[in-house]
Amino acid sequence: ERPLYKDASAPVEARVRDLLGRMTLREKAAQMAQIERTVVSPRALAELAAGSVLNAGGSAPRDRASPADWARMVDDMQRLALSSRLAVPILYGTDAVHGHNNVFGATVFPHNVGLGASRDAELVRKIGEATALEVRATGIHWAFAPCVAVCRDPRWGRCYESYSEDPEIVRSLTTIVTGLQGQPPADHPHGYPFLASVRDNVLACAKHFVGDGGTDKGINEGNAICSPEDLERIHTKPYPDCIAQGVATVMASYSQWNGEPLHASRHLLTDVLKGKLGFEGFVVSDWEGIDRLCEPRGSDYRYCVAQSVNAGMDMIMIPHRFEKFLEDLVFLVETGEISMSRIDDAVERILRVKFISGVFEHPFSDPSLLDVVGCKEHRLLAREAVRKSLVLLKNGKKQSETFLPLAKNAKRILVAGTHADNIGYQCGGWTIAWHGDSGKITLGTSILEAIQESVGVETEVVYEECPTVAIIESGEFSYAIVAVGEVPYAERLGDRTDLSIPFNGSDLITRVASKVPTLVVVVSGRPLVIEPQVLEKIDALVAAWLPGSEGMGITDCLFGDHDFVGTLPVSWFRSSDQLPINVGDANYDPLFPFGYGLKMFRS
Ligand SMILES: OC[C@@H]1[C@@H](O)[C@H](O)[C@@H](O)c2nc(-c3ccccc3)cn21
Repeated sequence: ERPLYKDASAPVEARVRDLLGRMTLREKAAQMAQIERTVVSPRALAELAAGSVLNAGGSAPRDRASPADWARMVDDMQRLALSSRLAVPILYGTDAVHGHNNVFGATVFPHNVGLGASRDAELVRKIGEATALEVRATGIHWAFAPCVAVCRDPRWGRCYESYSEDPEIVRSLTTIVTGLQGQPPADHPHGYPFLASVRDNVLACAKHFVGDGGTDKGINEGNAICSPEDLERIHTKPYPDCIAQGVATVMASYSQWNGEPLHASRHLLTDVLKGKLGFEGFVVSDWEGIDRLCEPRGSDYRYCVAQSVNAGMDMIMIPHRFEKFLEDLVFLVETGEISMSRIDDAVERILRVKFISGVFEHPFSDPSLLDVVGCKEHRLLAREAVRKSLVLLKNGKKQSETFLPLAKNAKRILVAGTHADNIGYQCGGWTIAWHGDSGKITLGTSILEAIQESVGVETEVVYEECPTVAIIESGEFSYAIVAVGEVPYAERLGDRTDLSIPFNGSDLITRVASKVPTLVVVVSGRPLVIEPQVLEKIDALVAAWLPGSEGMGITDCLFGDHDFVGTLPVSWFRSSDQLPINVGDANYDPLFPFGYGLKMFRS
């Protein structure tokens, strides 16, 4: 008769125990494996029954794949998984970290640093809701979000993935977990994974546990050197809130704490996260995160598997050497280096999440959701988020005078700069490609397009990415808007010690501003150096962070339809020599302090 684990009316823990009791050691080991989509095969999913699949940043069914292409790909994988001996469905995971950013045409929301400037927990929850729908529309069950890093040094290439240098702001914006997964009932057991609706919600992943944003000099995958009190006060702080919201998964950090790799830290993964904080979901490694436990990387894989699994790692984002992983893990259990009870704990956690996720009852995508990807409603939400993320840092050269809002009916305006007409630049990393890219990489509205859409018909908009002095002098411009900033980056490629404005942005600003009244918009994942002699020349300065696809959110404020509300979530340093500099430091002397932000209108 029908096995208990397939009975949807049975209690989850009973289904877990029943299924676990039917599994061979090899099948248990396979559930702990997460493989990349390019490694998927009938052998991997139907024969060996791997537990999970992911796509790397930028790995898609094809160029500009449609939501239907994505859903078909995931459903085909699921069909293979369901043909395995015990028919345990896979969980498919993806980095939807500012919208469903791998998918062409998806709504691209501001990156976390901009949401930190908004300080709007309800807005962030709604972004989670919208993102969950767009991820579900593509048949995907699990988003590797939110990143709850507390970035303490903006030289880190992932600073923009952190809401703030202030752990309290990061903690307050973990509401995205409820947006992604749905709201748990008041009597929901503490620490237990939760998913409200298999149709509208996706599993979340709080990352990267713990101290990813606290590494020395902001070096990516580096070493966080701090006391246990500071680790808890700053970096662990957002996790209890994620766990209280029923976050289903936690991803381990590549970084070390006082020299101990997180991927091998039994104290932090087991005693703290699962013990003290009571986390009942599962811990997933980062990409080849366990390989980094030995030198050369992955050379002694058995050692890497033993160290991480014994530390409390439940699922390994391998993601390519699946059969090597299986072989090593089975060997380690058979020789007693890893106990069967540790394996059972890991697999119980994985199965628990699968049962609460509804994927046993609803293994396939819901085609009725396809049109939700990039829909008007989500783009309006993203536009609102852009508005609320902007920080007005200067408005007028003299105390009395204000420069913004800009006139919509000016005769002639100059729009200049590398970031004025570049969707790729305004989206930043983790967009279509892993590191992001330049140009029209997805659907959206550039700053230039937003300006053209906002001004009156009699206003002439002149666009010059890099105008000559002659053009600037002869143009008779009412005012200029200069958009400059950083090119997209991700992870190590974003680690920078020189945080001046790229492409000689300061020279361009000076060239324009010395002739024409000028607003500067900085599009970046972090503050950039603005020298005093440059700052004094410009009439207004706006930090736009990495706003994403909806450029209209910027002009909504520039032209006065909405006032600025954003305030700095990070300290705006004067020079890189000051770094690290965080609110609360002794001798705190930034150019613009944490929490700073002007308004245009008297409130
Ligand atoms: O995309 C999956 C995960 C993502 O969720 C993590 O936040 C991030 O640290 C990460 N880095 C890589 C990655 C790193 C180096 C080479 C190839 C891939 C993969 N991933």
